[in-house]
Amino acid sequence: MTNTWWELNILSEPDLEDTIFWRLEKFGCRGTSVEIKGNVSLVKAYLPSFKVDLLDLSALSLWLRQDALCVGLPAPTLNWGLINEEDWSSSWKQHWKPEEIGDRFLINPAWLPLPQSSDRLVIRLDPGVAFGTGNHATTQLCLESLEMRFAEVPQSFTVTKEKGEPLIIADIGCGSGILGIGAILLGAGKVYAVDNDPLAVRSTFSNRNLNDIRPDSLVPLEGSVDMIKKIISQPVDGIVCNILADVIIELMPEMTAITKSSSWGIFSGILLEQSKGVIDALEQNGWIVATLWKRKEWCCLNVRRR
Ligand SMILES: C[S@@+](CC[C@H](N)C(=O)[O-])C[C@H]1O[C@@H](n2cnc3c(N)ncnc32)[C@H](O)[C@@H]1O
Repeated sequence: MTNTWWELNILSEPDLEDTIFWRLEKFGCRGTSVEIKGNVSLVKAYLPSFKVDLLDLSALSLWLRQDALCVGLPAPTLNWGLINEEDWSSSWKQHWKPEEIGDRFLINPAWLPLPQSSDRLVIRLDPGVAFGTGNHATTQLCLESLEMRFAEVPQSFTVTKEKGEPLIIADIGCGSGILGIGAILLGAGKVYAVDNDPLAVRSTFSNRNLNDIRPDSLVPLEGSVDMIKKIISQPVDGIVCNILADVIIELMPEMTAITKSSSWGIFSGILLEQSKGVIDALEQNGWIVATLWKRKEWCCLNVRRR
């Protein structure tokens, strides 16, 4: 039997895009894309039909209206329809193009040829239904933060620590695996990538293969920080975590517990107005915020242990 999906079409003012993406992510949507049509944005998002019913979609419509009212913008219009899986993958894939991120990365959809020549680190991706195409500001901020983090010390120190051991990173909420793959390409020795969505873990596995990364370098696991805690024999050197603010706050004590006094962290998926709450939680758990980077309505915190 063919799997069916809800296709959601949301027409809104461009200024409302980020709020809509945030709401859709919270609602559990996947494979979001945006097109500008004249002076309106058309946001498309997809959800497996078994996950929500019509009542849930009506509630989503209400939330979208309330979100718009809160920021004084006209309410967006939401329409939905059922499509089958083949239609979903072909319609979504048409919108996704290669994209340069920061100074070092190029994200290349897996079904498109690789560039003839590029001095960038190419991440080949087929996220499937997982989040993490590189389109979203929160992912971009993480990749750029990783780039900066790895540029801070000579390459020989990033690949190997003082004792000649590989640099170990935890990617919490790995989605497509984009950040873990980026970290490996930049020189990390090992990445533990966890996600509580089994489809995201499957996507990280297949993207690891697409990028010819050794299985022992990028280790995808279903679950959350507790899974990493179970598997590691020593604390991690860095954490990258692009999940929503409330989840980051909730996971903070556990994330801190898998680090050591010299570890660093990159926390994204935080709306600007939520940054204070995350910074407070970080400070209470013994972290210092070094920089706060903003893009659109989002921010990313680059932190280190106190
Ligand atoms: C915004 S996506 C980030 C994906 C990718 N890392 C990126 O930067 O594009 C957040 C991911 O976190 C996962 N997630 C949400 N809550 C989680 C939790 N408590 N533990 C682990 N993963 C979680 C979601 O399933 C989703 O794949």
